[in-house]
Parts: sequence; C-alpha cells; structure tokens
Amino acid sequence: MKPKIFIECALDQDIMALAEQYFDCSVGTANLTLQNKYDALQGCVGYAVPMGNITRELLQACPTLQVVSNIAVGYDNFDVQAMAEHHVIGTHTPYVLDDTVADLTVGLMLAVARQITRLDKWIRTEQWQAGVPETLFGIDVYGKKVGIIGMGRIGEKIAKRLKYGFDMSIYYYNRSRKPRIEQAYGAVYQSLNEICATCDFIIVMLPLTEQTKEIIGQVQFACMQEHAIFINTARGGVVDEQALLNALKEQRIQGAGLDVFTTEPLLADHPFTQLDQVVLTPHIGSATLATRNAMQRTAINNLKAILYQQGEAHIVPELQHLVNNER
Ligand SMILES: NC(=O)C1=CN([C@@H]2O[C@H](COP(=O)(O)OP(=O)(O)OC[C@H]3O[C@@H](n4cnc5c(N)ncnc54)[C@H](OP(=O)(O)O)[C@@H]3O)[C@@H](O)[C@H]2O)C=CC1
Ligand SMILES: O=CC(=O)O
Repeated sequence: MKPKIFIECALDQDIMALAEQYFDCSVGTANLTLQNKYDALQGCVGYAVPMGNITRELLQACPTLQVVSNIAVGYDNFDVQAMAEHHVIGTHTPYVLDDTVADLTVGLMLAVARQITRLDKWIRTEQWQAGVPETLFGIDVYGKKVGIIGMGRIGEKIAKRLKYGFDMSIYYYNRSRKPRIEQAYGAVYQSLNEICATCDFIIVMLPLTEQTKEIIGQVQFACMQEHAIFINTARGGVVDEQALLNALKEQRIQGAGLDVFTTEPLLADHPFTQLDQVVLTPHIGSATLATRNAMQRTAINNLKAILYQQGEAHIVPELQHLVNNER
C-alpha cells in the first residue's frame, strides 16, 4: 500500500504523476478551513504545503503525520519546536529558486531607482505631451554601493548579478563571515548599521526568525542616506513596517521595493500603496512557471526521500536531528 499524503495545492501534471507513482494522494484547494484541512490530513503521513502554518494544534489534530514538505524555501510557517516534539520532519525547497528570486530583487531595484512603474502610469494617464519632468528622472544603479543583509544562497546570486552586471561595490552583513564570497565578489563585511548608513541600496535577504524579527527598524532607517533605496524580498516581518513607512513618508529615504509584507495579501488601501516612490509586488519572488515547477518537484522528492528513504531530502536545519537519531 502506498503511503497516504495530502497536497494542499494543484500540482503541475507531470509532477502530480510523479507523486501518484509513489503516494496515495489527495489534493486540496485554496482557502480550506482548518477543520477541512485536519479532516483531509487524517491517516496521512506526508503533507505538501505552500507555506501554510504548521502549528502545535495541527500536529495534535493530525497524529499520523511524519513529514511536512514546504513548497518554499523559507519555513517561518513551521513551529519547529512543536514539530520536533511531535517527531515530524520538515523539508523545504532551497537552491531551485535562487536565481529567480535574485532576478526579481534586481528588477525591484531598477524599478524604484528609475521610477519605472511611475513612468508607466504617467504614459497611461496621457501625461506624455512634452518632455519628461526632472522629478521623473531616475538615479543610477551601476557603480553604486549595495548592502546585502543576509548573504545566503539567494544573497550570493544577488551579489553576483550586481557585481558583474552592474559593477557595484558589494557590502554585506550576515550571521557568519563568508570568505569565499568576499573573494569571489570583493564583498566587504560590515555591521548592520554601517551598511544602513553608507550604502546606496540596501537589500534584505534574511530568513524570518526570532533573531531577525524587525531587525531593520527605526534606528536602521534613521541612519540611511536620503538617496537610499530599500529592497525587501525576504519576509515582511524582518522589517518594522511602521518605521519604514515613516521614513518613506518623511522622505528620509528615496524609495522602496517590496515583495513581502507582515500581513499578506496586502490590502489595496494599505499606506504603502499611497506612496509613488514604492514599488510593490505580491510575494512573487519565485513565481516563474519553471521555478514553481522545480519547487513542486523538489517538494515531492523530499517526501519520497523521507518516506521511502530514496535520495536526499532538504530537511530544515532545526529538524535535521530527527533523522540523525533513530525515529
Ligand atoms: N520573496 C520571495 O518570494 C522569496 C523569499 N525568500 C526568503 O528569503 C530567505 C532567504 O533564503 P535563502 O537565501 O535560500 O536562505 P539561506 O539560509 O541560504 O540564507 C540566509 C542567510 O541569512 C543569514 N542569517 C540567518 N539568521 C541571521 C541573523 N540572525 N543575523 C544575520 N544573518 C542571519 C544566514 O547566515 P549563516 O550563513 O550564518 O547561516 C544566511 O547566510 C528565505 O528564508 C525566505 O524567507 C525566499 C524565496 C522566495
Ligand atoms: O517566499 C517564498 C519562499 O520560497 O520562501
């Protein structure tokens, strides 16, 4: 008998076929109630989920679960403490999305610096009658100083693009020093506040954890330069959004490009939407068809690796010990 799994979103046809080869699958639709979710998970040993919250309550309600496979690399939706206590392994999808997220991050930098969305709106509202006013000119990206906060897998891909594509000087802040990256991109390690005070572009690429929650706050925005552009493609929670909003409203920084928010979906009347110098995208860092399919495939392979002990699973570091020890 195949192990029973619940997949909480529709999968690409080929990946669904792969899943069905190994598992007895049921598939959920979006917006399930918690009770529907718990019902669907009864008897399941595996659960593939695109960033849904894995809480203590869910683990208690679904006692047969052995592995939760996040269809995402960030796993701040996991209560890792509760998962460890329930001996439920958590996996995620690193590497396959790095380049796609780095592309979007650079796209946001360019869009803010060159006012691309604002100019697009300007044409569509029939304002292009003569020349473009200087207020709609941009600022150069190439050759500037960029600070990358969180020099992990995606941070490095961003550094690569900006060093070799835009001739930028790379500065970074990270939990640990990265000598290889310093060598490869001439990256200079600095404190968080030094980066905020001296860089022209500041990019956050950290996971959301207890240590990184609102790590960019009032103090950090206060030391940024007036022409600084702030980009967040990590998680909304790593930033104090009110402090960011104040810095933007009071024009203490030039602008921001934001793909992620503390509350998602972001409502259309949120104060960020009122600001022309902010470019917003709806958490689509990894959203190309090819990359989303690669993430789905990794998520199914992670389940297969754990439940059949075939191949290697990408287990989140905090739960790796569950596999190293006898289950
Ligand atoms: N917008 C979107 O659609 C997407 C957003 N993301 C977000 O991006 C995040 C990063 O992804 P990825 O690059 O793969 O992750 P990695 O784990 O490869 O990189 C994270 C980096 O952050 C550093 N870090 C962790 N905690 C701290 C801390 N307290 N202080 C300083 N540095 C710290 C790590 O340091 P060390 O090297 O010492 O471990 C690591 O280098 C994800 O967790 C996710 O939230 C990811 C994909 C898409
Ligand atoms: O936000 C997306 C992810 O993969 O993490």
